[in-house]
Amino acid sequence: MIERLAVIGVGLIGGSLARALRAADAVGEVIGCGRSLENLKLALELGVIDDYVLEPGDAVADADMVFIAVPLGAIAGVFAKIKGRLPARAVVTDGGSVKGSVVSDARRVFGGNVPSWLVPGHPIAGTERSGVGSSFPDLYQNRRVILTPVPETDPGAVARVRAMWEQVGSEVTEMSVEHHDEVLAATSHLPHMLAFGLVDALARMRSNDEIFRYAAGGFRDFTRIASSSPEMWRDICLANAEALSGMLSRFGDEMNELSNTIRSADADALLSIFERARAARERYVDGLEPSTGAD
Ligand SMILES: NC(=O)C1=CN([C@@H]2O[C@H](COP(=O)(O)OP(=O)(O)OC[C@H]3O[C@@H](n4cnc5c(N)ncnc54)[C@H](O)[C@@H]3O)[C@@H](O)[C@H]2O)C=CC1
Ligand SMILES: O=C(O)C(=O)Cc1ccc(O)cc1
Repeated sequence: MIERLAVIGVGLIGGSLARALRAADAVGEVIGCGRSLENLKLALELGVIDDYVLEPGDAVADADMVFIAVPLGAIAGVFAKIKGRLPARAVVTDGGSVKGSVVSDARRVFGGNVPSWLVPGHPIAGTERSGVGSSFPDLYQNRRVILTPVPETDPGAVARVRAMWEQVGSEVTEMSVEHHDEVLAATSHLPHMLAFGLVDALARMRSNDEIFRYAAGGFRDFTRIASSSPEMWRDICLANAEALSGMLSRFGDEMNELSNTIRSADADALLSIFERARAARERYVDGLEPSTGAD
């Protein structure tokens, strides 16, 4: 049982965790903190939080669990503001989509070592929507959460964060920071780049949106994630630049190869690419338990 949870960034991810812990009766009091007063008032009205403060240092002052769910570019600033304000019993975790940047921000702000009470984490669950109004209590049910403890991390802190996610129905796995960022570059960050890139390229090919009038369901399915928050995705790209640019260049090679295969009318080669891809997707869909939700 968490007595007092501080959520820094009460949006889709932070708001959904607060709602889920409340629904599971696993939290006493929830204090919200953010940069938008309007959003915090909405969170209070919706019953997602019990109270709010505007300063992260004040939010964590009496908390036993702190969840940071702000865009990655804002994490270092939050660390700086909570520095020296945490009670001894508090554990801090985050929901950022890239873990290397969170760990290096922590090393920078806290003077070399990652504090033992910080457990870097990432729920592999979300939607293309933002803000507390889009949060919902079931978001983490049957979804994976990855924790990436570093050598300095206190195993007791990891256990408390693991227990929190399990209480909201998630399956928790642990991996290294580097492995997390490589894997997520491939399975999440690259697909988002393809969706943003496709919609942007098509939009720029025509001065009006005439081209979208003739798009079928596949286009809508494929591009849903291009409605995601531009600010959040800017920060993810900057934070995972190396792994993501590597993935994009490998994908570019694949597209060039496909283009050559089409140009040379190699029917057998096309069939074998599509058969291989369809079989891989079927294996993925069959194994979706727990999943990221999107099928
Ligand atoms: N949206 C998604 O599907 C997923 C997002 N994430 C990660 O979770 C984090 C939060 O994302 P969302 O909840 O989707 O975003 P969101 O936009 O819904 O919520 C972010 C909240 O942080 C607040 N905020 C921004 N800068 C701040 C600052 N400097 N200090 C305090 N509060 C600040 C905003 O006012 C907003 O309420 C990001 O790091 C993202 O990478 C992780 C998994 C899925
Ligand atoms: O909307 C979707 O399908 C997503 O993939 C959401 C998402 C976005 C960012 C993450 O780090 C994890 C999940």
